[in-house]
Amino acid sequence: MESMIVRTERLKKYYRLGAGTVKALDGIDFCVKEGEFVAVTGKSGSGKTTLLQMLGGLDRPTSGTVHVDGKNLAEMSKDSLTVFRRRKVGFIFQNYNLVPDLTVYENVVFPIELDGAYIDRDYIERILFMLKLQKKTEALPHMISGGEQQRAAIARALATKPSIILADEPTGNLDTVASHDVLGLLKMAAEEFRQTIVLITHDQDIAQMADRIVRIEDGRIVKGCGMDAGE
Ligand SMILES: Nc1ncnc2c1ncn2[C@@H]1O[C@H](COP(=O)(O)OP(=O)(O)OP(=O)(O)O)[C@@H](O)[C@H]1O
Repeated sequence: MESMIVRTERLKKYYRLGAGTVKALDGIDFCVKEGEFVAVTGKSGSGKTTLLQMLGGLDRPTSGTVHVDGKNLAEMSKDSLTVFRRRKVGFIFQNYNLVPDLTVYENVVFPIELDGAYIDRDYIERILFMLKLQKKTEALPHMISGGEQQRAAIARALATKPSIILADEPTGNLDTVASHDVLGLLKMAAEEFRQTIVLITHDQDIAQMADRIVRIEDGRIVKGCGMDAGE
């Protein structure tokens, strides 16, 4: 169990909706080994985004535990969770979320500056080169393609050297060729820097690029995982 960077036990997240309850996660035992690339698939509303939010400390569970990189997120204060997210987790979303007035380079180093940390320029340049963005560093987001914007968002997610990358439908706005390109580069960068990836996708072709596929239905894992994962 020691090499598990992510581990949830009996994780539940219930939302109150009117008089009823939505069981978004209903007892999830999920684990990811360090350096592993796991794809989470499932129908709309099955609980994928909720799971990612729990892993990234963006929301708290109703019950159960979430351990990431040796830390029990449930025991962390709000402030510690903020620092944890900034330093340990790289988020990538479908809509890129780049700051429109900042150049690609400024967007990429933004989380490091937010943290008041040292900018390792060699490392940033390597990431930009790997993601084929070295000629676009001075461009504003609206001047570059969707695929390039997503690659910039990936570079930004990698910039703080996080232990884990959490990606929610990162290729949802891209065509098939661009999706494979972006995912291939993300995979290569993560392997190079030994980062773990948990990626949500509807796309079975994209899921096939992962080391392991986990399927969620109605807040429960129905395929591909358990506490014996990866053994
Ligand atoms: N804040 C909330 N309040 C009430 N219900 C919620 C809330 N957030 C999510 N849900 C519900 O929880 C369930 C799981 O939602 P979630 O967003 O995790 O699904 P998903 O698998 O990511 O879906 P999609 O593929 O459409 O993004 C859904 O029924 C959703 O409507």
